[in-house]
Amino acid sequence: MRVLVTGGAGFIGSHIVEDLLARGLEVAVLDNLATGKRENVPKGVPFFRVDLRDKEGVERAFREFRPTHVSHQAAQASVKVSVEDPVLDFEVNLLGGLNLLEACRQYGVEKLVFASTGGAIYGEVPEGERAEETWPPRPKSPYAASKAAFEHYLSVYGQSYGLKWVSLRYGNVYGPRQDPHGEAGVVAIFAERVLKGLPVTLYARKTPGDEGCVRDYVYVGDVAEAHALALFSLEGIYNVGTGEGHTTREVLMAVAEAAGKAPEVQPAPPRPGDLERSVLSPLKLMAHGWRPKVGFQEGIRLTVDHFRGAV
Ligand SMILES: O=c1ccn([C@@H]2O[C@H](COP(=O)(O)OP(=O)(O)O[C@H]3O[C@H](CO)[C@H](O)[C@H](O)[C@H]3O)[C@@H](O)[C@H]2O)c(=O)[nH]1
Repeated sequence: MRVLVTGGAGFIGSHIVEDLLARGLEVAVLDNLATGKRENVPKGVPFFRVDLRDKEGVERAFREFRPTHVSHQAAQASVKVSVEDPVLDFEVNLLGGLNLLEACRQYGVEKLVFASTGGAIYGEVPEGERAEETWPPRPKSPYAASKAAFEHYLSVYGQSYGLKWVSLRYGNVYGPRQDPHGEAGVVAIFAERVLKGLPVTLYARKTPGDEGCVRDYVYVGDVAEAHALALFSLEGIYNVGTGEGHTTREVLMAVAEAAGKAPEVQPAPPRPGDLERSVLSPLKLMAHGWRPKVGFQEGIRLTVDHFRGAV
């Protein structure tokens, strides 16, 4: 198996690269380094500094590496940026994604695993419920729309050209190497700021001072394991979450405990565009043997330890 990982220099992609190397697979990385970092790519791994919008560059990577499998983690990954610039989001996530699918077709790639969004694709998840894969997509942002549309393209490429595919709908992925600047990631933001003794902003769910929104926080190492399972033996759409919801205040308390520091909190009104509650049902993936191994407190401790080394 020869796996080309797009976005392999980024947060989730670099954990996937490590996981695949540990399994003895041949891996190459395609990344434009817009948010990824060259030092995230292990030495000896072929690296193509290519933007997905560059069709020629994508083709060159396929011609040189000849992947049998593709892990597609590269994206315009910010909901906020997609709302401000829907065309940019479309160009990277859909036109760029199609360049990749065309290269898969041209070079006879067997299977593609896609990083989709469980956090954004279902819209609001009512209290007491967990979003299931059978729920219809209800995109509320250009980002969610582009991810949902790409899933349709995958289905078409499967039917028309025989490409096998898996779409993993990630919850809120967190862990070491998440960038606290630029892209979102409240765990990384809080970890860095609390360790530095800086105040943190807690956006309200409804009114300033409340506990904040609810998310399904899933540890990046568990995501890499779900990804490997998908690559080897799944087909179709799977949520990757824990099934547990945590409020932003719970995140802050866990970060503060791991850091051993009392945070200074600045309560703020709801952040425009934020869903109040998003929790995923992981049962479909669990039926194939996957389990989230790293619990919330432990995962936050591992993340804070990483940032302690970095700040
Ligand atoms: O300084 C901050 C930053 C965030 N939050 C809150 O923390 C929660 C989580 O926010 P994130 O920005 O970490 O995550 P989102 O759920 O907004 O977005 C995540 O999920 C999205 C949908 O899947 C996208 O994938 C996105 O890239 C990913 O970070 C939200 O209620 C947000 O308002 C704060 O209170 N303070």
